[in-house]
Amino acid sequence: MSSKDCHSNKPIRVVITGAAGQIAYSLIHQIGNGDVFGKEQSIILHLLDITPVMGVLNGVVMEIQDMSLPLVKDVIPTDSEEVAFKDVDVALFVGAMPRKEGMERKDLLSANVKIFKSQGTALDKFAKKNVKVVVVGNPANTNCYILAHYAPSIPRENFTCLTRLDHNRAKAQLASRLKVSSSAIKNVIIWGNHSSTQFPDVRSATVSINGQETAVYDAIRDDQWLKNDFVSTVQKRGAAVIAARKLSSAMSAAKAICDHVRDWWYGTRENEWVSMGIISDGSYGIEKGLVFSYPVEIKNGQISIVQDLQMDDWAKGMIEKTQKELVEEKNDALKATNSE
Ligand SMILES: NC(=O)c1ccc[n+]([C@@H]2O[C@H](COP(=O)([O-])OP(=O)(O)OC[C@H]3O[C@@H](n4cnc5c(N)ncnc54)[C@H](O)[C@@H]3O)[C@@H](O)[C@H]2O)c1
Ligand SMILES: O=C(O)C[C@H](O)C(=O)O
Repeated sequence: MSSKDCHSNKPIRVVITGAAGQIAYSLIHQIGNGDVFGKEQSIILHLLDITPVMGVLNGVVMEIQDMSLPLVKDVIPTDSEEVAFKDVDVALFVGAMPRKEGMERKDLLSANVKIFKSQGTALDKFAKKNVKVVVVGNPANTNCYILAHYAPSIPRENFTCLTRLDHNRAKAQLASRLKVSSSAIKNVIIWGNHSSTQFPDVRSATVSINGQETAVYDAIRDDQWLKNDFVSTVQKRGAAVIAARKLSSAMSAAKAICDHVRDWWYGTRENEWVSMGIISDGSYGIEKGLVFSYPVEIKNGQISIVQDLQMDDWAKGMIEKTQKELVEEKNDALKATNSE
């Protein structure tokens, strides 16, 4: 979509899958309110869920009406993939089974991969060819891989998965340690899988204190904390929320989806990058084609990987570990889809 189309007042079609679920319940208001595509951009919402929850979805539609949001021109609730994906500009793949306490996200693979095979095929057939795709349902990277695999006519650079929640979690941990606002922290990186092998990397991160920009490493001066407690807190934050809530994170996930899509729509700030799972072009020695979280900058809707960042052996080992897990997940997922 050209930047002119982006900001015209012709409604854009946004599909949310899993629309009767808990993330969607936090997400829909922010999208309909103009917090993502701007206060001038009208929207037609396509809401997909499965047949047994159409009654619940109907209740969500009533609430959307009752919010009386001027930007929402129409709402299309459906259990049909054709109706859901028809001519959409943006596709937010939230619908999938969430994990329960004690599970790893990859334990969801066999159940969720089937959904993404079917929806990838439908996306390929019915969506606009320039549709922007964000996969949220877990295991997010591998589901995105399967979705893209079954939607070959859509450009590879239009597929992304959500690691912005991990990025936001990393910023929040650093901000809390340094007693600053999280907006003072920039250029943290989440490398790899949205899983407990992800590598939250602060080597290039900076903090602005009294107008002065300092490396986070120099401001914190605690290598042990940065390499151990900080990394494992971010890696395990999703599990900690599940243990506390008995449900997976939803409010923070919805906020992260909005951050991800807004930055894609409007571009990232000068000299600032964000983390996104994208289809690897081989950068940093990662297997080409894997959906891997990288530091990215975005201009005019084009996502580019931040290049030439230096890494020590510890960082290289962390990246290798998360890549290995993604290769295994990808092979298991392909096996699961082929054996159907
Ligand atoms: N990537 C991330 O950072 C991140 C963060 C939080 C949650 N998640 C994942 O997002 C997903 C959704 O989480 P939630 O809390 O909203 O779960 P939820 O169970 O509340 O909602 C999921 C919804 O998806 C629907 N669904 C199931 N199969 C579907 C299909 N084939 N088509 C359309 N809809 C379908 C369900 O009926 C349900 O309404 C989970 O997989 C969760 O693990 C990812
Ligand atoms: O951890 C989960 O399973 C849910 C989500 O991916 C999260 O990171 O909170």
